[in-house]
Amino acid sequence: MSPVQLGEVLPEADLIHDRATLEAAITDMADTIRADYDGETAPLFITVMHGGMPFAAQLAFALGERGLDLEFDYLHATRYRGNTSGARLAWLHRPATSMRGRRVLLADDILDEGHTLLAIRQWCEDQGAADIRVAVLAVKIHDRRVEGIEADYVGVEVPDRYVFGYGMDFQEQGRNLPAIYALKA
Ligand SMILES: O=P(O)(O)OC[C@H]1O[C@H](OP(=O)(O)OP(=O)(O)O)[C@H](O)[C@@H]1O
Ligand SMILES: Nc1nc2[nH]cnc2c(=O)[nH]1
Repeated sequence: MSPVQLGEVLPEADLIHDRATLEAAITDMADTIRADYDGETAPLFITVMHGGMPFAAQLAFALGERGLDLEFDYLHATRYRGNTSGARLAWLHRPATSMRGRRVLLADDILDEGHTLLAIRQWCEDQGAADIRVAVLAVKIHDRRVEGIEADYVGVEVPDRYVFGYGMDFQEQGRNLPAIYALKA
């Protein structure tokens, strides 16, 4: 069966946060992070692929602009794999840089039920990271979050619906839309 095309769902979708709102939220977040990391050596900045890429890039520039250097690496752990509901977490890539004794800043697009970031955070702890913080562009508002994970830095809140755009996919489409949309309820 051929996948549903983005062009079929986008006209019916609701715009949740436009580009200007998201850019402003990332700028505000950078101010907070910069203050928290004052005087530190460069934290290890881990982009959670794929969805975290646009947000992480923008946050990294905003932090650079504020004088905070970052060492880059990335990981890819996915449990949605193009679907609209989560399954078992699959690790597709782990960072090559040693985390032992490092301050680690994770950048991801969304904290939803939290399974993904909980497992990632746990793995970073197991690698010996000295401090782990989580920055997400969006947090989904519901009461299904697993225990033991929260974001230290949040850009915006999104409703309890499947969202896409700004890194987040609709069936692997729409990640480069510069706004967040929710599928028609
Ligand atoms: O809080 P959770 O319910 O665990 O969901 C959040 C995760 O889901 C998305 O990743 P996805 O599995 O879609 O991988 P992708 O980034 O490659 O699309 C998103 O990037 C988060 O990492
Ligand atoms: N694209 C997308 N990925 C997710 N991962 C967890 N929740 C979501 C969501 O609402 N949209």
